[in-house]
Amino acid sequence: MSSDTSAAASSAQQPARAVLVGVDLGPDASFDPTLDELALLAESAGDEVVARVIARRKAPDAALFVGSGKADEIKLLVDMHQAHGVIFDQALSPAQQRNLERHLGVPVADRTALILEIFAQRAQSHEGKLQVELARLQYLSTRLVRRWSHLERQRGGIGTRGGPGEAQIELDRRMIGERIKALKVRLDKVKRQRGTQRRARARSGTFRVSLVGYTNAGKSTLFNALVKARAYAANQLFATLDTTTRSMFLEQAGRAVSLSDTVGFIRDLPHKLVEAFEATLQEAADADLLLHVVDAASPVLQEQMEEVDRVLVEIGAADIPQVLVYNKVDALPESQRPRQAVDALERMPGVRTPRVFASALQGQGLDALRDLIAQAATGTEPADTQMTQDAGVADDEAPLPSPSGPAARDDDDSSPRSMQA
Ligand SMILES: Nc1nc2c(ncn2[C@@H]2O[C@H](COP(=O)(O)OP(=O)(O)OP(=O)(O)O)[C@@H](O)[C@H]2O)c(=O)[nH]1
Ligand SMILES: [Mg+2]
Repeated sequence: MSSDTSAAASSAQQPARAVLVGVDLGPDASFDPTLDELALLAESAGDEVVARVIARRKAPDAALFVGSGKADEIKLLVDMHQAHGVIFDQALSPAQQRNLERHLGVPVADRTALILEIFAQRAQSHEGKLQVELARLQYLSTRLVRRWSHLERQRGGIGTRGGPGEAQIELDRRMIGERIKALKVRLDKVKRQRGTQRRARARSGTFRVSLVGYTNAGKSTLFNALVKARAYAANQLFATLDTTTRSMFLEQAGRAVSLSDTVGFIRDLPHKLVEAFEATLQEAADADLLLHVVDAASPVLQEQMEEVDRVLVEIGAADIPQVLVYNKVDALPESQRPRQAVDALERMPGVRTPRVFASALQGQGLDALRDLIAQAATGTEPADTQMTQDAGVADDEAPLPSPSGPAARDDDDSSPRSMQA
């Protein structure tokens, strides 16, 4: 970070130059060798990625996370690009972060800090802001209190006193502890209010549908297409933070259902963040039907789906019926595009999950999706004829998605064709 913090702070629009670091800790650890997701996170936070560094180790170094040779290499890149900071793809201990900052001479953030920063930038509603503040304070309370912004670009708040003394840190810690308590009380109240609203909706018999999925899968785009609304959709991670609910009339069912757009999930989502966002996530947990939106064109589709499933378990939503929406089929190479709109997967023994191939952007598969929602809302079973709808996305000769292809899962129990039998 340049020593001229006032200049950096006064031009909040100007991106901070960041060096990204990922450490490959062997086959068991979840590791993204491209660092693409971290780069997208950094860009979503307003940073400019100037270099990416990959290190390989059996275990993280206790002091620096990377070896000292690698740390020197990172320092060289920081100097060369005049970077403002370094962002690690993995969680750093407070001590590692401190040591690295001393070694590199610039602020060092980890993935969690980066995600928290994005959430802080995005929070719009009162509730969203409370949730973000709670998550940040919980993260900060375990570290030396030194900054708010992940790359120290903001001024004010607790963060920017240069090198606080131990007494100051103690004071900050105590204040933070009290603030956390106060926030939890206020969020509890929000939670109770939401609970009351939900019970009222449940009494009114409204069938509740919730969009869930990995961040950037296209939930908001699909939400907009389905309810003809204009929720904020963008090629950013965590574009949506607040839950939006709209009523959607289904001709097929002759009734309206409520549809909610929710915050996206991400790999290694800090547990504390999930906890802080409980009130928002509860909306998904109380739904009658989940539309699990996946980016069918993502090379890491499988991992993303598993991550979403993990969070659903964590918030107690694992047993809610799901429809898988394989979105962005328009972005698949011609040869991998599915030929029909709907099939079903046996994701758990004995449970067939309907799957819709869709393009929220181009409006494909939406009718099939509405049909499935209507069936769920009226408690009717999908008829075989409805399972063979033409997706209109590929000609008859196009091959079906292969189990190894991006639009299929390994546990795909049947080829989509068998549904037509
Ligand atoms: N090619 C293609 N792009 C899509 C489609 N649906 C959404 N996108 C793009 O994917 C990006 C993310 O879309 P969003 O709707 O914001 O995704 P989201 O899941 O709401 O993301 P978060 O709110 O950030 O979690 C945007 O750039 C969309 O234009 C689709 O069907 N095809
Ligand atoms: Mg969104």
